[in-house]
Amino acid sequence: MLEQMAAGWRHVFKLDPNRRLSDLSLEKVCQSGTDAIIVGGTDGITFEDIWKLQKRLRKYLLPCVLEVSDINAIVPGFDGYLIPSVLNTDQARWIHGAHLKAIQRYGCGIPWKQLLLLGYVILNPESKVSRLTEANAGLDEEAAASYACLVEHLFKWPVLYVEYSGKFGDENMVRAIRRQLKKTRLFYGGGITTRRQAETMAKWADTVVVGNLVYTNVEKAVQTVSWVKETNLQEKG
Ligand SMILES: CC(C)=CCC/C(C)=C/CC/C(C)=C/CC/C(C)=C/CC/C(C)=C/CC/C(C)=C/CC/C(C)=C/COP(=O)(O)OP(=O)(O)O
Ligand SMILES: O=P(O)(O)OC[C@@H](O)CO
Ligand SMILES: [Mg+2]
Repeated sequence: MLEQMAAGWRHVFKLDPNRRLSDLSLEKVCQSGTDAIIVGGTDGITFEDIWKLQKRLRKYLLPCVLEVSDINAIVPGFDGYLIPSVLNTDQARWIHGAHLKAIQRYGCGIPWKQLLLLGYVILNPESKVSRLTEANAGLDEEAAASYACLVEHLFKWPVLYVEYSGKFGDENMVRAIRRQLKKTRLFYGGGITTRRQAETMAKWADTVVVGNLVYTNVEKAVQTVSWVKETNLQEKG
């Protein structure tokens, strides 16, 4: 089951099929000691690009999952599929609408045990994902904590993903969210480029996601693995 697999992830890299990465950089990323590779992005995502990246990733033993952002770009053969649902938007399409369409299209062909639902709280209003989903990204700590409470106690979803895509986040916000969570796993992603940033978010997030740094400075990206893994996670609840 993907949920059990993800329970062991402390650090993951998110690779964007719409961006170029040399074979050498890919090798460094896959041999870095990270726990898994997420393939995903928001724009220019095509079936063909995902398929090509999947083929290149196959020679490594690392778990590889696809984060689905487009119904026309779901490539078979991944170890699992992450299904985002954006909580802080009023657009039903990004909460459950696209999901219903996918269910209508794939029906009983969906390998349910290989799916993991991610409840997204998007907090960088400048990010592409925020613009795409028309997220209400200007939350204060109290509002952010309410989303966490909703996910933990009412929805009982497996994962809450705090998404600052492209920008390093506010530690106080992440801590406020974390305080509400006991069973729900917390993913943090956004703007990690330094040791201090990696350690800060690794204190509060069960899983730390590193994306852009792979493309701007792969040597540093590889270092984030030990920066995260050597940091003690604060107790939950
Ligand atoms: C045979 C076979 C494999 C069958 C398929 C079975 C299967 C896996 C079915 C899926 C069923 C299902 C329920 C699918 C959901 C479909 C769907 C399109 C849902 C909508 C998802 C969603 C809310 C998308 C909005 C955007 C979003 C939140 C994307 C997540 C990734 C993200 C935040 C990327 C940001 O990346 P970043 O790199 O920072 O940004 P840029 O790319 O812009 O730089
Ligand atoms: O690309 P960065 O800013 O590292 O963010 C990682 C991930 O949360 C993007 O979905
Ligand atoms: Mg990207």
